[in-house]
Amino acid sequence: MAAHPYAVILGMMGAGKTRVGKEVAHMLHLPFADADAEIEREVGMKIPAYFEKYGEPAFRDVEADVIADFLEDFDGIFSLGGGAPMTPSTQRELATYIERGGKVVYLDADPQEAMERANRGGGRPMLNGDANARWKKLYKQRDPVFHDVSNVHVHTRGLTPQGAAKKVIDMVSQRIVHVNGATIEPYDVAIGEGAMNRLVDVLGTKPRKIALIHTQPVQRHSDRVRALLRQGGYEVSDIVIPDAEPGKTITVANGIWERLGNEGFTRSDAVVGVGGGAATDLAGFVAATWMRGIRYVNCPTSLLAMVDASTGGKTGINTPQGKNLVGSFYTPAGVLADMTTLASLPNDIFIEGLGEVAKSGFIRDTEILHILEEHASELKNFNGQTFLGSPLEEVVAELIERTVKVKAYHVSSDLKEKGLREFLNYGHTLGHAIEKLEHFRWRHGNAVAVGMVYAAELANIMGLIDRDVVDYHRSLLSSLGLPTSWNGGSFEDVLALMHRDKKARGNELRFVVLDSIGHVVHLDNPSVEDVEEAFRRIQQ
Ligand SMILES: NC(=O)c1ccc[n+]([C@@H]2O[C@H](COP(=O)([O-])OP(=O)(O)OC[C@H]3O[C@@H](n4cnc5c(N)ncnc54)[C@H](O)[C@@H]3O)[C@@H](O)[C@H]2O)c1
Ligand SMILES: O=C(O)C(=O)C[C@@H](O)[C@H](O)[C@H](O)COP(=O)(O)O
Repeated sequence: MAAHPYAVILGMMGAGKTRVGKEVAHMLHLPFADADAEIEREVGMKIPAYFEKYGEPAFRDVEADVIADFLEDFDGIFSLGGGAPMTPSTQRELATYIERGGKVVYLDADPQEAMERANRGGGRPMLNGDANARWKKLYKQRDPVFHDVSNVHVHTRGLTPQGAAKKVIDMVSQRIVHVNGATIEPYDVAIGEGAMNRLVDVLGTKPRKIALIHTQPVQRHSDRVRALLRQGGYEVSDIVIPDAEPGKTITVANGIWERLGNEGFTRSDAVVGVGGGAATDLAGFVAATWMRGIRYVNCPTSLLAMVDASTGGKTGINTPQGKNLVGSFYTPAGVLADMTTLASLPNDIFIEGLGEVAKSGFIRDTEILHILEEHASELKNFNGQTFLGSPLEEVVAELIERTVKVKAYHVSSDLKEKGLREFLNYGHTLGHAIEKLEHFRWRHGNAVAVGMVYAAELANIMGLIDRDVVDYHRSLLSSLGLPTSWNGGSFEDVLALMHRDKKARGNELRFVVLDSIGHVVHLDNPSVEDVEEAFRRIQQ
């Protein structure tokens, strides 16, 4: 169940908390409450008069009580007075509300505009005397606290109240998956419309230069990212790489290293990758290797990159010998899965992404499989042009969140793939071989789909799962428009490539197989006869 209130808004005097808060409430058909108005109702007098008569400490006590009551009972948009978050008991109440899933929005307006608005309004006891000097002093004290007590940060510079309200709504409705673990710096994956608006906050103030790495088909999305970066005051180097797998090569990486060197990129600078999984793999690889590692943020624009490639820190390039053979485990500072980018995604590339979504269902979260079954036909007919705002968008957001959680679960305790993380490779042993033998004309997610059917056949041969589970793989994947068979190469070629899989040890093959739906195990060194029999079963 979602936490209530729906959202709490805080910010400086004049930031527009009441104006924007009312607009948000109006757009969402929710009630709006303003803490100051509620206090005036409670004490039966105007705030300046109460201040005058009883002083600030008494006012803060009443304010904290009113806020605590509203955080308990109110189910709408609740805006706080500018100084309210400075009270320790209110800070604790807000922290508890966030723990319950609540959204505390710091409405961060342009200081000059907010100051002028605050002065125009009058009737503000905290601005008595030299109002501008008082406002600036309070800003210095309050801004760091506002950052600490909020979990959604919305810059409103240059926006109308309606524009700011839309931005608040987008950011509050985004889903956040926290990725953490003993060996990684924690980071968040933000999923939803407008997630890219978080970019400047995630990059922080240290970088001066940003290498914006993207492919040509996502130019319109990288244009938006470039605008956000420039507004944030960064110097942007726009780097266009070849599309898809041709971008994941040492030649491309070397070209970027040369540019970073020539353009004076230092350790405190950063990389932003925008595009499908190939672009984010390459961008991460450049970030991991430049000066032995600089900060990077991924902005995935394909379903597959959102659910899998952009998260988890596997970065890399292909070599003539195989897929992802060179790379490193290097975690991003954040992942911004902005669902508005899916509006331009072609149907076949969306469907391919469902391959990795289904994988996460098969290996762990079986609810994913139920959602896929229930919405198979709408998913198969995905159309970017009608997607945003449609009921399917919520379904896809749910699938992305669940799949990212499966990934986060495996990555958190085994970043460097010593064991548990290998389960994310379900379907990949054959899948990567198919991609290579097809000269990367087969899409990754399609190859993984066939690879999962292959792994299911192998598990069936080994007596681990019944035939109906194998059949379920075929029926679910084909209902989504994914391939379930392949006949493009010889067993000898496939076997040679599977021996180069990163899970292989010495001359022994290692597969990931199911022993029931939602539960995976390792299968070490099966006989060549069994491996071949499973291969025969996936050929048409
Ligand atoms: N690092 C990991 O953990 C991991 C996980 C899974 C896959 N991968 C890698 O990811 C790659 C596959 O990713 P992919 O399926 O995104 O393929 P891709 O990167 O090749 O992108 C597919 C195509 O879609 C285009 N595209 C992407 N977003 C678009 C958008 N919003 N609008 C229009 N066109 C868009 C791309 O430019 C490209 O032409 C493979 O290289 C795979 O090995 C990595
Ligand atoms: O994150 C992982 O670990 C995975 O295995 C996820 C896979 O879906 C992904 O395709 C990954 O790129 C495969 O990595 P590789 O190590 O087998 O090249």
